[in-house]
Formats: sequence, C-alpha cells, structure tokens
Amino acid sequence: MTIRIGTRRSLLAKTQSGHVAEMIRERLGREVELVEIVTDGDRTQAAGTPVTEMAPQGTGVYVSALRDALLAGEVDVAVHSLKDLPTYPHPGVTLAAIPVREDPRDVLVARDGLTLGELPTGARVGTGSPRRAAQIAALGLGLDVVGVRGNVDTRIGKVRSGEYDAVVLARAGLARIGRLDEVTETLDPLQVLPAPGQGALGIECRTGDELVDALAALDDARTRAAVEAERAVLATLEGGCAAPIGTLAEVVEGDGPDGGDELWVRAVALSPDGTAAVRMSASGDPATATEVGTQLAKEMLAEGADALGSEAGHDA
Ligand SMILES: NCc1[nH]cc(CCC(=O)O)c1CC(=O)O
Repeated sequence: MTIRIGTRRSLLAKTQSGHVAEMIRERLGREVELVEIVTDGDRTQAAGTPVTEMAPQGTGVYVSALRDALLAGEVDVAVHSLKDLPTYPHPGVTLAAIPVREDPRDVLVARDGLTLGELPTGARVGTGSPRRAAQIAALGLGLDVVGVRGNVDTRIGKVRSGEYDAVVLARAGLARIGRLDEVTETLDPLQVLPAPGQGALGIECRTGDELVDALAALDDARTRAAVEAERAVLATLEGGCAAPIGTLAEVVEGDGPDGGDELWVRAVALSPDGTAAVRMSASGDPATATEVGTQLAKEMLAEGADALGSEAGHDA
C-alpha cells in the first residue's frame, strides 16, 4: 500500500514533507505519495490577514486541516513543524516520530551583512513573533521591532526592498529551503531562545494504524527528549501566564552523572516589551524529560513568570 503524506502548499511545507517521504522510502522501503491540503492558515494568509494576529501559537492554525485529512482517511501521514503543534494531544492522532532536528536557533537576515549589534539605533527589525520581539527589545539596542507578515520569501524580500533593515527567522526553515546564504547572524540562544520545538518535525498518523510502529523507526530519541522538555515548559507556562516564551533543550552525550546522557533545558518568559523577564535553566535525566521541563516551568512561575501577562499570547 502506498503511504499518502498530507502536505501544505508552501515551499517550506512541501520541502519538509518531501524530506519525510524520502526517509520513509529509504528507511522503511515503502512507496510514498504527497497529497496537497489547503489549510485555514494558507487561506487566511491568502486573504491578507497575518496568521499571528488571528491565531496565536497553541491554536494550531496550520495543523487542523492536515489532521482532518488524516482522520478522514484522505492521507495516512501528516508532517508538521513541531513548533506549530499544540502541546495537548488530538484525539485519534498519534505523534509517531520526531526525526533528528535541524539547528533550532533563530537567525537575522539583515541588509549589508549586518549583525544585531551593528544595526543602528532605530533600525527596523521585522518579526510577527511576540517571543522574538520581546527578546530583541530586551537586548536594549534601541531597535524598532515591527510586525511582518507573509512567508519566508516575502519576509526576506522586505529586507531586499529596504522596507525593513532586518527580519528574524528560524534557521531551520532557511536551511530546508536552501536559503542559508541569506543569514547575516545566527542568534546566540543566550540572547534569543527559540520557540519550543523549533527546527524539529512532528510526523503524525492515525492512532492504532500499522504506521504507528513503522514510523517509530524515524524517531530520534535525543531530539524527542529535548522537544518533550521544551513542550512541557510551554504547557506549564501557558497554563499559568500569557507571556512570550523561549526555550531550548539539548541532550548531551555522556554528560550525565554516570557517563550517560544529560538533558539541559533553558527557558525564558518575558513581558511583551522585554523589560521584565524570568530566565532559568535545569538539567536532568532525558528519560524524565517531561518532568524536567514541567519542574523548570513551575519554578519560573514561582519566580514571577505568572505576572508577565500579554494580550498577544504566544506565537512562534
Ligand atoms: N512561524 C512559522 C514557522 N513554523 C516553522 C518555521 C520554520 C521551521 C522550524 O522552525 O521548524 C517557521 C518559520 C519561521 O519561524 O521562521
């Protein structure tokens, strides 16, 4: 039986789905076909409304049409950017595999090869993400953070045209579509922590389908542990506050107490203008990734993250 992979129409989505199709062919030896699905997110963007304005992260605006197609039996597999997936499970759908993640960091694409520190005071930096906006404001560089909409290509185009001095994007997205040459600085997570799950893919299938076991071969245990910790941070923090959140976890080989793997997690919650922030880190056993992330977030709430409110809510 040919495996049908549902994909959104964007270049990034098609590249990601194509990558998973290739993995399925090579590692599972199965026939694969891509099926294009138009999501509400695509329709809304086409209508000119920025997705970040209508649906903050957590509502999974790009996700539901793919899941609908999965549950209706129109496709067998759905591929998502993990950072677009809500933290709560969807009935009938299983997250069967999280493959090795791409570089999770954010990058700057600026005019004239400039870095953040080289941009002049008042330079216009485009991002639609409250998380990126707050963290850039927190650097105190006097930059003018402004909203931006459209796909990756459109955003880069706004730097080329001079409308913006720079935009902030996920390195993983640029890597996947072969546009890394546009990057003028990769942002240090000490300054800008990525969105939970950034750079990772989530491969879903129907719960109980034979593909649940087959797709497990594409799972990367270290990526899964890191992403589980990040998603636990998000789930716990969004239960207690509406602040923008950045978090990054890594599993470091042989760094544990008895030479085993060690999980490291960093996280930040900020006021939308970046003037207040709670930043903390933790480490633990990768086998308890969810607990490590949950505990870290609870400590952040106790340290004042619960008071960092925002109307805008979370977003990638
Ligand atoms: N916000 C939308 C989105 N969802 C996933 C990616 C990039 C790929 C990834 O992070 O896995 C992007 C673009 C971006 O943030 O620059």
